[in-house]
Amino acid sequence: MQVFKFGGSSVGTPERIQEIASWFPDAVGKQQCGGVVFSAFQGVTDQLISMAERAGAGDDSYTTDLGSMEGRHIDAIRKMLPSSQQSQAIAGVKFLLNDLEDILQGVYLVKELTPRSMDFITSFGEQLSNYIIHLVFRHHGIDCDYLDARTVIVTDDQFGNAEVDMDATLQNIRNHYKNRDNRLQVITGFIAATETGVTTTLGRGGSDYTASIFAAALEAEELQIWTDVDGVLTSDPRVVKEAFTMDVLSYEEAMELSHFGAKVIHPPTIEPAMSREIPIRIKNTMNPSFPGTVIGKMESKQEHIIKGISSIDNVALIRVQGSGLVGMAGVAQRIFGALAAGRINIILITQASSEHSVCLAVMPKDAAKAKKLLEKELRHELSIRKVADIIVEKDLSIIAVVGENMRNTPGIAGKIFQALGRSRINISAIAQGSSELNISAVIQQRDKAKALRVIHDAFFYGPRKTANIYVFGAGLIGGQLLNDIRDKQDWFLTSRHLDLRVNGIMNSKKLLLDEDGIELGGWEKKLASTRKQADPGALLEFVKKNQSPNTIIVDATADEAIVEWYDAFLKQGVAVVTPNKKANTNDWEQYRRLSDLARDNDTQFLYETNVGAGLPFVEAVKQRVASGDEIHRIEGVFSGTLSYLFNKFDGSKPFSELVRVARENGYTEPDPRDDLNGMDAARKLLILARTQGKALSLDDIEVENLVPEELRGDMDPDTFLEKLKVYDEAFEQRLDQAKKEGKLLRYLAILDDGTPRVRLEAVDSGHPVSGLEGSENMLNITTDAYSETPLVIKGPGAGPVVTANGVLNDILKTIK
Ligand SMILES: NC(=O)C1=CN([C@@H]2O[C@H](COP(=O)(O)OP(=O)(O)OC[C@H]3O[C@@H](n4cnc5c(N)ncnc54)[C@H](O)[C@@H]3O)[C@@H](O)[C@H]2O)C=CC1
Ligand SMILES: N[C@@H](CC=O)C(=O)O
Ligand code: NA
Repeated sequence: MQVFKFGGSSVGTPERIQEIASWFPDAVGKQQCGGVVFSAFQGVTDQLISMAERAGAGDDSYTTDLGSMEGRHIDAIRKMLPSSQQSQAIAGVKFLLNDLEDILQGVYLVKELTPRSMDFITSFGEQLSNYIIHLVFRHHGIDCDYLDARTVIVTDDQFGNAEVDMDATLQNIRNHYKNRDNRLQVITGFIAATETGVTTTLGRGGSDYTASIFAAALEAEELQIWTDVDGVLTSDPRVVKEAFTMDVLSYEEAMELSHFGAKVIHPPTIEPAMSREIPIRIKNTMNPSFPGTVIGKMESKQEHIIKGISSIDNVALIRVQGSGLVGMAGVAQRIFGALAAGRINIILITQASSEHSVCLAVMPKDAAKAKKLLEKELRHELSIRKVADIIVEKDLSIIAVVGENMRNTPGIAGKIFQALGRSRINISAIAQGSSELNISAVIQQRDKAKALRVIHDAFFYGPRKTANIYVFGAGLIGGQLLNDIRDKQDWFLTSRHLDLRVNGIMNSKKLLLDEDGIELGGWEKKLASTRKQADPGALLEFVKKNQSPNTIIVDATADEAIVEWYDAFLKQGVAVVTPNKKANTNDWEQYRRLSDLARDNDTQFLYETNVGAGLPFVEAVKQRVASGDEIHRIEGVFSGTLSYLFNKFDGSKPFSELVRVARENGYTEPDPRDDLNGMDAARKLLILARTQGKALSLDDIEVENLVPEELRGDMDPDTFLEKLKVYDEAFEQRLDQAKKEGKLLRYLAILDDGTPRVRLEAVDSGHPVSGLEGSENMLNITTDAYSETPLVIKGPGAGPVVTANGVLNDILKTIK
């Protein structure tokens, strides 16, 4: 035998009710259903309460609602029953509504709403809904009776929250079923009556209680509570996207989760079923085939150690502290006594074993009162400073991790606090019930969503990885990288289970280090205000002391001096990721050594952004080599700056002006002459040649230098740009010449059988590089496999966004 209960949301519209009637027999299946309890139609109970209150206040607007209530129920009948059955059903509804009208009018006339009248008035919601639904069920061929629960559930006369006389009630229900051959009863939830037949109601969660009482009386095999969610979720799905339905929970776990905000069940209402060990299944009316969550007696072996993470918001913490508390017997009793006398509910209590402070969590509305009460109670101790302070902290949340298996599993608390600590969430207080069913932590409310996510993640998804990153050079690329990490840290943590931390930032002046990871919001200010001077050696020592399996240094400078430190880091097993081309363009031995050191120390040296910024140029060459595909020719545009300059240079703007814009856009090297002199493109061609295994050096490359001879000496970039204006005309002449030939100017890099070369060429409009736009780079590789047409990669090849993204990709590749 089973008992079902459908809440108001399940019977919100006639369409829903008809759906339930159509699949109800399937949901019951082979078992028998003894009773199905319905709440009032959605919103009706609230409307009845409001009507009652208005009538009691002498406001006759309740009559309008009476009309609309009649309309809604009659409309439901018209939609769900055939015309032949409608008039009888409507008559039944009108009969009930007449009674309702009478009582409301009585209340209106005497202008007094007693709790007793309120119960009577609200009882009509369930009477109406169940009367109609039982007719609909019959119309769908389901054999059933309408059962007004007031004829069987006996209570005292505490109106609004009556207490059930369980023995009498269970006996009444059993007698009732005996007389009806255990036929299905459609039962009014929420309502009951006193011994003398006066209507009462069962308070919050009343319909669940009705269903639980029936399940107990019938010794049901299962009680099914149908609602609008798939069951009990592991956390609030609006906050934790990965939250999922827990298939089994113990009664205690369900109650604990309910207490902490997951409104699963209202604890007192499940008592009748729980004390008889009747499993309670939570099911979704909108998704009837989903198995839902079963709440029952705990099986010894469970898949999950914890069952859910819930929270209570808007909590205040009251801290009573002072040396006088130590060893002072009876002080706890006085604290709790004072708060109890003030009817203040305490949500959580902790006391450190030093006995130096007692901590209490209360709702914020109670905080001021609680503080006053405690100040009064402890005024003597306060006056002689035995109690130093009573402090109230607000805007807190309590996170509760619930699961019976925690009791037998060591390390759970550690895991929770590690998850919070790694996310830099500060804990104000901790409590664990002695049942070890629940571990609670009080945190800042603003950290709540993050806390729920990281704890959920720690328990329901395997162990996460941590990357510890150190960035040299916080300029355009380094700065963008730091901002990207800052913005994506949360996403990586929750979606990729990767804790990306930056533990060090060094620019040319300062060094900022933090073994727990720098909070990246406002990193610029922190770097500027740190007292440590820039010092790669100090950074290396720090890394050695704090090294983790995934430690990575990023060199986002263009400095030779940093390159000298790569060896030491690689020998330490630290990965090196760099957009800086210097290391790869010194002598061949150095290039080889870096790759060898990485290999020998089980780490990586990655430099994808050296060529084509984030575009996978280096990767493409590595792949050709790895697969034994011989490369015959590499041709392309490898300078974002030069690409931009010649794509835009059509005579409408002076050449020097375009150089200024390229620099503003972040395409150029720190000194734009490193682009214009062709050295940047030459370095890139060299790096691709070396990646291919060719032991070339920069001297082997023929380079066309576009920097006028007179401007090649020592000068800062601004001066250079100013002086370059003088040469605008010369550049225009070159452009005009190309135009005359119907050609376009492009700065090409070529590696073939001839001399490797980078130079400005006038190409036909059909040339592959002719269609480049903006800062786009292009790589064409002709190989054995790609012989007829080359392998082509093209896209933006300079600028902070794509470069920092490429650096981040390299960082991710190093993570083990
Ligand atoms: N801008 C771009 O589109 C691309 C740049 N790159 C490379 O990225 C690197 C950085 O370029 P940007 O960020 O554009 O230059 P940038 O000039 O904006 O930044 C470099 C930063 O490094 C700092 N620095 C210099 N020497 C240092 C030292 N010894 N220790 C610590 N910091 C030091 C400077 O103070 C500056 O803030 C360069 O090697 C460049 O070739 C690579 C691909 C694309
Ligand atoms: N200055 C370089 C930036 C990328 O390496 C370029 O212009 O391509
Ligand atoms: Na690249």
